[in-house]
Amino acid sequence: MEIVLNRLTKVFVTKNKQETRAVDNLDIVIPSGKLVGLLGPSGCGKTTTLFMIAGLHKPTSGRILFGNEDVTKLTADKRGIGLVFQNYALYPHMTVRQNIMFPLENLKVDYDEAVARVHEMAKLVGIEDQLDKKPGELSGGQQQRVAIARALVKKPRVLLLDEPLSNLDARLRLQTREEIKRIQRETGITTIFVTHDQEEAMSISDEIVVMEKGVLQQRDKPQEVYYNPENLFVAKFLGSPAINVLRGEIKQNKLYINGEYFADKKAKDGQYEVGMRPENFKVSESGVSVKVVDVDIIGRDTIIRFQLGDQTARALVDSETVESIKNIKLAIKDEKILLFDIETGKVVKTK
Ligand SMILES: Nc1ncnc2c1ncn2[C@@H]1O[C@H](COP(=O)(O)OP(=O)(O)OP(=O)(O)O)[C@@H](O)[C@H]1O
Repeated sequence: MEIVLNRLTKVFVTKNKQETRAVDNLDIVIPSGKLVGLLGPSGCGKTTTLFMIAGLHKPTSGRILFGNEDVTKLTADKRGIGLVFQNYALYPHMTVRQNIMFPLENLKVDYDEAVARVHEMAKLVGIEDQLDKKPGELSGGQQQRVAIARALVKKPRVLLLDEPLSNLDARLRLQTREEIKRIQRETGITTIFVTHDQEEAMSISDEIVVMEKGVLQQRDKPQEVYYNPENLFVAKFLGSPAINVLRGEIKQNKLYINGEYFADKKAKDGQYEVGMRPENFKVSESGVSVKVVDVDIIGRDTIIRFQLGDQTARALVDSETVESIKNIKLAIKDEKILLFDIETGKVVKTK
């Protein structure tokens, strides 16, 4: 089921009348059956957006549509959503079976049907052999699977996940995110996944929505957001190591950094913020000699930190291509160089 957010806005007013515009005029379409990552730094309004979709926060203005139905004024229990939090929120005194079954008791689902559904869900999330344990006897990853099973057992129209992996250690995080992806694919349920972790969002999402200060920055497929960011914020937020952003000048289709020629770039003459991803540099005889600050070999890859006038940048290159760190020449292709407007930070289309 498609979800439409139409000019959705939430302004919090504190007791001393201070206003926080947590979500500002958000216009987004979440396509039916897709997993969409809601991504942005802490405080950008992700959770507030999710809670408005869930019916836990009342929007200040704007509308929320589930398919053709306007749910803006519906209470949470009438929306048909499954919600999973970062802290799992399982009942510690109940068994896994009882935890998963709990939402069905409220719905007065027939007992045999409820037992069958609990088994179906436990199987789906891969914990069918853990049903008689208490949550405290499970690993964090298993507990999060129970929380997902409990959210899905009601057959919701939408699955909402709020930082579901942030309490897990690195290995479990990786494993559980693959599980979530599989479960989402198998059920085909429209899913919104909140995270501040760009790598997590990139790996799990069909589409990413990037937010900053309550405002939508970009919504697109992960690789589009990565390779074709619409502004400097998005460019800097995605990618590790981060994109290099240097002040540069284009003169007659050549890029100069600190007055020195660096690469060819077809664009209008002028000053720009120049974005170059570390992995887009190549060590090449046809490149420009750079002043190396330091070199860090991490197995197959090498990070070269180099100086361009008073600015430093990083290149991530194949270790085998670095013969001598004394004389490194780096090249970057025209289409890999991104130009941003100095005033607005918006990308300048050069094609
Ligand atoms: N109940 C509230 N009352 C007042 N201000 C709030 C309330 N909830 C959130 N805010 C403010 O709204 C803004 C957005 O908060 P929100 O929790 O949506 O951000 P977030 O992107 O989910 O952040 P995080 O990743 O840290 O959870 C923040 O400035 C926050 O301080």
